[in-house]
Amino acid sequence: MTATTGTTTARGFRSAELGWPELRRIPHPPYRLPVLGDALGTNLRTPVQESLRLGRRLGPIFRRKAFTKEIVFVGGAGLAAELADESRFAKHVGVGVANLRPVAGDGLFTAYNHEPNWQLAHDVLAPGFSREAMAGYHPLMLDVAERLMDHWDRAGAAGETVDVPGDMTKLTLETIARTGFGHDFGSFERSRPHPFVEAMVGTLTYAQRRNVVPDPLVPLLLRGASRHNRADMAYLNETVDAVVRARRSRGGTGNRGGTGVRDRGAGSGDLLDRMLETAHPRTGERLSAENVRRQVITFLVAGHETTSGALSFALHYLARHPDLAARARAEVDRVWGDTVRPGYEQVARLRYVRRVLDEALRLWPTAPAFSREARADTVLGGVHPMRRGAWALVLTMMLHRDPEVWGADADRFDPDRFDAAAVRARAPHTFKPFGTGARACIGRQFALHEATLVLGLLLRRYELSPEPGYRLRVAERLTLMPEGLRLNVERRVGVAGRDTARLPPSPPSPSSPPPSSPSGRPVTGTGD
Ligand code: HEM
Repeated sequence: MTATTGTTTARGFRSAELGWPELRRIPHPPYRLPVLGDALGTNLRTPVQESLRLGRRLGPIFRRKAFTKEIVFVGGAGLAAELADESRFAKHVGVGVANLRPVAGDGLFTAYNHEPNWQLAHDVLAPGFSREAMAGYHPLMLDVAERLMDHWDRAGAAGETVDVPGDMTKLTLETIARTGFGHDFGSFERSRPHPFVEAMVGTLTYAQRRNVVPDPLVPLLLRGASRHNRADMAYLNETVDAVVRARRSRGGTGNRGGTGVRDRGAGSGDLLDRMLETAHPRTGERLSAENVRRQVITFLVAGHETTSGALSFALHYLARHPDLAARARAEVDRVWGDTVRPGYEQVARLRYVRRVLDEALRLWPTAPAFSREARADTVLGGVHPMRRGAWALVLTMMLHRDPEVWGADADRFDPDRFDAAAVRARAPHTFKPFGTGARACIGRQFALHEATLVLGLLLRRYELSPEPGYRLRVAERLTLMPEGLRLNVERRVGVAGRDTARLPPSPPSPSSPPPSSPSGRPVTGTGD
């Protein structure tokens, strides 16, 4: 089955007046100006948070216009549930996502519904997220988490605070790179983010800015940014090509080119192997070299940025609420006991820790919106006619704070909203951090397993406390990320876990042989 079930969905940005014949019924902010629309006073840096504030005044459906582009936003639970109906609506590759096409092309995340490579890649890669595959990634996830803890142990011992988003990004990048591609970016051996991360953040930020700047104004308003963006994209491509080359060379060793990728042989069933070697089970078709490049970029980016944010928000709330942290920690101690390296099965048993994560993703869904388009002419909410191809942006953050679903205290952090009875009592389609339908997140289980495991390990090992005076600020670059979040981490005494006092004081030198993964696959590369 394809994501479009027979209808051809349209491509590119289409402004709302083309698809919504009764657009005037949908409220917009006051003081709209000719040419500028609602752009005056718009903060380019925090469009999502600004839209949430607006939505609270304007209602469950509203529109905003910047220059020529008008977008319909949906934040009310009733309308969002309708948009989740796959028989009437499909993913729309629109704002934000469409701006990533120059770098991710027809990779899974950015593919249009009608592009054949979506189904091909989905079918080839989905088994890479099966329960069995996840159990295989688990020991690698533990290895990376241990590197993070070595780093935090040293910071804690030196009385230094830790950079939470920075460290979570190192952790999640290393995790997807190792589990998916047998690659080591050496993030924990660096004081600055890996250049891959800087190039990725540059590309995401640029894509967000392009949402509001119309094409003719790009040379004027984004000249320097566009140049920078081209360099960022070239760097992402180079890095990925080196990772792929290393794998293809099967057995070759030594550094190759500027990205310093070392290869010690082919993998054994990770995502890259699937991309390079697995044929579609029915048609026998394989991914082209160009498409593999797109998929590797897609997975390296989609596979770490959002999970890093989710972990960071969860840690922020745990540090803010010592009572909730104590409850979560008690669960970890009870479920894991003295097991130094918890097994795969022991992660899903951390029910309360998982609720903490869900609640963090409710308040700050790190992929904060997704678009849906009509498969055929329809009427949304019985009131708003839509032509086939018309689309709306579901503002997940507003949906997740709809007081009709979450109550008058919807802005309050309360993990018990996710206890089993509360979840059962709620209407469907009210919690959508991973999107919806055929194009929902393929990495959901991967992210949840990784994040629950890491939160469990960190809770067990450290007391977390906030820096005095810190107030949560949230940066936006298509994704959401806490800004400037640093925590004090203090080792708990007498608990299970590796004793890092026995670890070597510094990371292995680049000349030492790359460590082997438990599946026997050597890990390649550490350089830029
Ligand atoms: C907390 C972490 C994550 C969040 C919040 C998240 C969120 C999302 C959302 C909302 C979508 C749908 C976007 C849309 O409809 O336009 C999506 C799609 C996707 N995600 Fe994730 N994601 C996370 C982690 C991951 C991980 C770990 C991977 C890979 C290992 C991944 C890979 C993808 C891919 C490839 C797609 C496109 C799927 C398709 O269209 O077939 N994500 N994600």
